[in-house]
Amino acid sequence: MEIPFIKMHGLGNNYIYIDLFQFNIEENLFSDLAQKLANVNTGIGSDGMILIHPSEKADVGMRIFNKDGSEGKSCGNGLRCTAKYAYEHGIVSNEKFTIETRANIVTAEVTENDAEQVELITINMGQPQLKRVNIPMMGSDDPKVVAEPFDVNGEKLEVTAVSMGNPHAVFFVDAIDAAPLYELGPVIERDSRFPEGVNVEFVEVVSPHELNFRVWERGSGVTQACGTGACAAVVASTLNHYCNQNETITVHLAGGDLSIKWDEAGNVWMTGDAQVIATGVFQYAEQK
Ligand SMILES: N[C@@H](CCC[C@H](N)C(=O)O)C(=O)O
Repeated sequence: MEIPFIKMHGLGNNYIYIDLFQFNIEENLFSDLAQKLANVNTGIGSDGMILIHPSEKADVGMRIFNKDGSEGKSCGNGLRCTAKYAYEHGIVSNEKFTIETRANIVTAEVTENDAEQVELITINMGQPQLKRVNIPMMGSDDPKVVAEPFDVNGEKLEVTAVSMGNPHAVFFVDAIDAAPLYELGPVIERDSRFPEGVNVEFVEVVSPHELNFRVWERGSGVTQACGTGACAAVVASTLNHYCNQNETITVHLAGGDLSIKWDEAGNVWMTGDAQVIATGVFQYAEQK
């Protein structure tokens, strides 16, 4: 099967996008296709696959599949790329529109440069879920998980857990370059206290308005950036009194910066860019 694709990235977090307004693929192939596209040796190479599809509930729909073929319910960098694509390809005509994910419906707003290309995208990601049961995370009676002792591999850490539609475990460190990303990321991702797995973030607080951030993503490993993770980091930093609600925080990710605000109404706003890398046709050998 020949599948038209576009590869895009948000701060280096790169996915192969397929426009299901133009091309139909059977649902039972999604997981296999994502793994084959993402393979850097025999496919194109990416952090996963994103499907842009018609939606009955919003102006456009988005589904995200990680490198290992598992489905995530949301993707912040993917939402900005989807918004850019939807606007530049005439799927939507207003600068403000809605996108359905498996977790919720978010609002996107694009701003254009002089060449009429989308330069920045702001997404209202909605409200974080803080109850243990909604993350989901097993454990004590305390419904919220804020600086909770978390022993792993003989290390005594403290975790703050946040769902931005997908689960995040945030750990504060003194120096981001010394964060045990490769050592503990894969272990915590599959820790049995997180029954659906978890995205693992290490955060260094630089100031009340600046965070350094690194991520080990569920299903994809280390990536250059994670939009939902950056939102979770700001929420976790606020819950731990390192930052203040309703203020804009700059999050420095490996691939660049995002501006994040958790507003008084409880919504998390994310602003950043999105870039096209390549377009082409993938020769897909279906799994028999
Ligand atoms: N890179 C993403 C998140 C992708 C999904 C995640 N790995 C999961 O399984 O929840 C982002 O930018 O938010």
